[in-house]
Amino acid sequence: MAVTYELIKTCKQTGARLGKVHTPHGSFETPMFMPVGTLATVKTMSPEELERMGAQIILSNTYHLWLRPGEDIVQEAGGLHDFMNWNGSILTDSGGFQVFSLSDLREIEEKGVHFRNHISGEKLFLSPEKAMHIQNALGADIMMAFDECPPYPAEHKYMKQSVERTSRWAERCLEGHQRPDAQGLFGIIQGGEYEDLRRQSAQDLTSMDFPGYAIGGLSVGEPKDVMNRVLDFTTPLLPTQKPRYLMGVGSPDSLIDGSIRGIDMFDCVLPTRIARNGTLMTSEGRLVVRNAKFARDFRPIDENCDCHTCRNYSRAYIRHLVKANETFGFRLTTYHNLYFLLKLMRQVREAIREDRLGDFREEFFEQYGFNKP
Ligand SMILES: CNc1nc2cc3nc(NC)[nH]c3cc2c(=O)[nH]1
Ligand SMILES: [Zn+2]
Repeated sequence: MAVTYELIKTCKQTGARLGKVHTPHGSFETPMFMPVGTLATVKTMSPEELERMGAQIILSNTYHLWLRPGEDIVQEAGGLHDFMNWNGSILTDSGGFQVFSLSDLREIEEKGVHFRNHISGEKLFLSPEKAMHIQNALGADIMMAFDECPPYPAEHKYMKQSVERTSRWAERCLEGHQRPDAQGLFGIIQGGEYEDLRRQSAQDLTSMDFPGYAIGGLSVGEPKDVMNRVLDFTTPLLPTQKPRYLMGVGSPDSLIDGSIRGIDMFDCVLPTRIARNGTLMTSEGRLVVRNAKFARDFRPIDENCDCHTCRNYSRAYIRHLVKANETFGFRLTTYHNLYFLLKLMRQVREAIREDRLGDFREEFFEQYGFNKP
C-alpha cells in the first residue's frame, strides 16, 4: 500500500485522534495542515523555507497544472517532487472543484465535465479516467478521486443524483488509476447537508476500500454550524484506521473544531491568500498590517510567535513593505501565517497527547477572540 495510516491515540476529552500517515515521500503526524501550492509552488515560499517551518505535506492543483505547464512536462521532469524540488509528501486534488469554481461554461454528464479553459477559453473535457491519468503523470503521493462538489445550498433531489454519479465516478477512478502501488487514491464523500445522502455516499465509497477518505462539499459558503453538524454525523461513518481529510478548511477555529470531530488532514488557501494582502493571523486575532497605527510599531507581528518573521522584523517594516507592494513583504507575511497554522496543529497534537484538546480550544478561542460576541 502506497499510503497507510497509524492511529496512535484518541483524545479522552474529545473525538480527536493523534495519528501518522506514511507515504512514499515520508510520514507526517496528524492532525496536519497542508499548505496549498496551486501551480507547483506555495506562493513566495521556497521548499527550504517550507521545510524549516515544519511543513511535511503540500497540495497542488491538477486542473491548473494540466493547463499550465501540462502534466507531460512535469512527468518528463520526473514528477512534481523533482520538478519543484520538494522532498516531502504531495497531495493533488482531481480538478473537479476548480472546474466548477473557475470555469463559466460547463456541462456535467455521466462521462465527465465539459468546460472552457479559464485562461484561453478553449473547450476542454475532464473525466474520472483523465483526472487519474493526469495525477499519475504528476506523481503525487496522494491523489483525489474525481467528484462533483455541488454548490451550497443544493436541492436534495439534485444532491442525490450528484452523489450517485460521484460514486459511479469513484469506481471509474479506481479502475483508471495506473499506479496504485506508488500513489494512494482517496475517495471523496459528498452529500451536502443531508444526513441520508452523506450516509449513502460513505457506504458507497467505504465499500470500495480506498486508503483514505476526504469529506467534500463543505467550506463552500455554508455557516460554520452547518459544517460542524455535517462533520458530527459524517466522520463516524468513516473507518477509524484510515485518514480523514476535510477539503478546503483552514481558519484556526475550524482546524481545532475539525480536529475535535475526528478530522486528520486539512488544506486551505486562506493563510497564503490573506498574507498577500497584508492580513496576519496572530494569537490575539487577525492583524491588518497596512493600518496606520502600525507605522511606528516596532514590535513583532505576534509577540507569542517564534517564527523567522517575528524574530527578525517589525510591524512597521512589514507595513512599509506591504504598502510599497514589495515582494519581500509578502514573503514575510506568508511565512508567518503558514508557521502560525503549522504551530497551531503542533499544539493540537500535543493537546491530544495530553487528553486536553477541549481545554486548549477554550484557551485558544479566548485569546484569539473567537468567543467575543
Ligand atoms: C477535488 N475534489 C474536491 N475538492 C474540493 C475542494 C474544496 N475547497 C473548498 N473550500 C475552499 N471546499 C472544497 C470541496 C471540494 C470537494 O468537494 N471536492
Ligand atoms: Zn511569526
